[in-house]
Amino acid sequence: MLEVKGLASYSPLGHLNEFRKDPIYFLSELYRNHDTIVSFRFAHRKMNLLLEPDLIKEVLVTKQYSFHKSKPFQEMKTLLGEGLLTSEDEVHMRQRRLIQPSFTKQHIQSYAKDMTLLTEEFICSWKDGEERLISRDMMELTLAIIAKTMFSMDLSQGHDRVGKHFDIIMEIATKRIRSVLKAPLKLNTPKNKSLSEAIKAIDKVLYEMIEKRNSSETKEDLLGLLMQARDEESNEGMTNQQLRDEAMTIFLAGHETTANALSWCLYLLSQHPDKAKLLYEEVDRVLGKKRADYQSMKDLIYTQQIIWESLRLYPPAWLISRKAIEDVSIGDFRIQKGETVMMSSYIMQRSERYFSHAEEFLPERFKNGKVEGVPEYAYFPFGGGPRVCIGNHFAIMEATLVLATVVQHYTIALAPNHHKLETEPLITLRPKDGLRMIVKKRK
Ligand code: HEM
Repeated sequence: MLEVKGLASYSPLGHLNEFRKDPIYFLSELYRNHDTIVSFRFAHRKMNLLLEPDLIKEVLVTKQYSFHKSKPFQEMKTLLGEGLLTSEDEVHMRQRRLIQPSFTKQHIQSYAKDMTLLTEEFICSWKDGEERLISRDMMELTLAIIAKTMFSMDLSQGHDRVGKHFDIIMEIATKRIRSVLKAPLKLNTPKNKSLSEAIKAIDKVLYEMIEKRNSSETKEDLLGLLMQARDEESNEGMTNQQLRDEAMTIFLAGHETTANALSWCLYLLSQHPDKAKLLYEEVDRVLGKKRADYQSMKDLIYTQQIIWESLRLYPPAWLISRKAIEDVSIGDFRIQKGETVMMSSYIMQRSERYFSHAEEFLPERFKNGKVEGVPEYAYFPFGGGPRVCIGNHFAIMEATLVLATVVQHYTIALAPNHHKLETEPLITLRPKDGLRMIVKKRK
């Protein structure tokens, strides 16, 4: 068994400051200069960056029982409680079994209509020729879609009640995850106060939704399914707290990622008019004036290739990490209990080792979500194994229908004098300082 080769550092914080300054640059440089695996330190914590698809597969699939989610997810528990994203072992398995039926390919077909209708409703308020903060628009739209499809909630008027609080939470949570010294949440600092107020505001909406449902007829959405679920042994249902944790998780995991994916898609299209032309041709041919629905998905092939390729260049969940809960070997290497392993889809998916013309936007390279000849786990925008994104089919369908509906009605171009668009790798990969675009009605 081999020791993982480590980077030297004489700072008590190890490489934390370098990582914090520019995480993508830091990890890319490691990838450029090492094969297989390399380690570094965040203060006393040993981090191992996996640089080969086979090793990633071992952590996510074959040896997944030797790992738990790592520190950032523990931090997220303050917000998400014991929801699907943060729970472990039996609790996770039980919740996953319960929630899975709402996300099967068959089940999500029924959401297509609402996805398109909500998009049409949303974009019909856009004025011809105006500049829009598209990154914000996509957040609002995907939040409304999650609310309607999963919880039968109409957020079209009340986005402010929820959306702005999610923004505050994501901003403060990211800062907490990145910092070494942070004030305990119990301390009454201004940041802690804002965080707890934002959580309280969302909790109010979620508990109201649960209470209302307790006293009304059952609905066939995710909330209905969770409320009907009974524990196999005790036959007990989920408590309001458990329902709230799952709802909070789905709200957060299900809107921010897809919104970022759509923003990056629109940005890439604005930079590649030749690809945009092919997209417009496909949408006009397949949809004409008709509304996009589940049936149109099978013909919106180029639209989907654009989404898969955008997810390759700008994967919203750009970094996944795990903590070893026992000593374990990964490939020929020893990982000790307590160490962290990191896997970056952003780094792997831009590698010339696996993708030819890796930095270029070439949607044509994808067929059914795969690129021929590329090893499994060189492309993994949705993770993998038992903790693979539960919303992956939902997200692809949503992104396809939203993108097709937007370009059916508007042309979209980057706003003049736009700042040089850079990535902001927080918990998700956002366009730094937002994405502004000019929207023009198509005649
Ligand atoms: C383009 C959009 C999306 C991307 C790129 C994405 C990516 C991911 C990734 C990489 C993971 C695995 C994280 C890990 O292993 O640590 C994950 C997990 C998860 N995602 Fe997504 N996601 C997207 C959309 C969605 C949607 C639409 C939903 C719900 C409606 C959703 C719900 C979840 C949940 C609940 C988990 C945790 C699953 C578990 O641990 O069992 N995601 N997502």
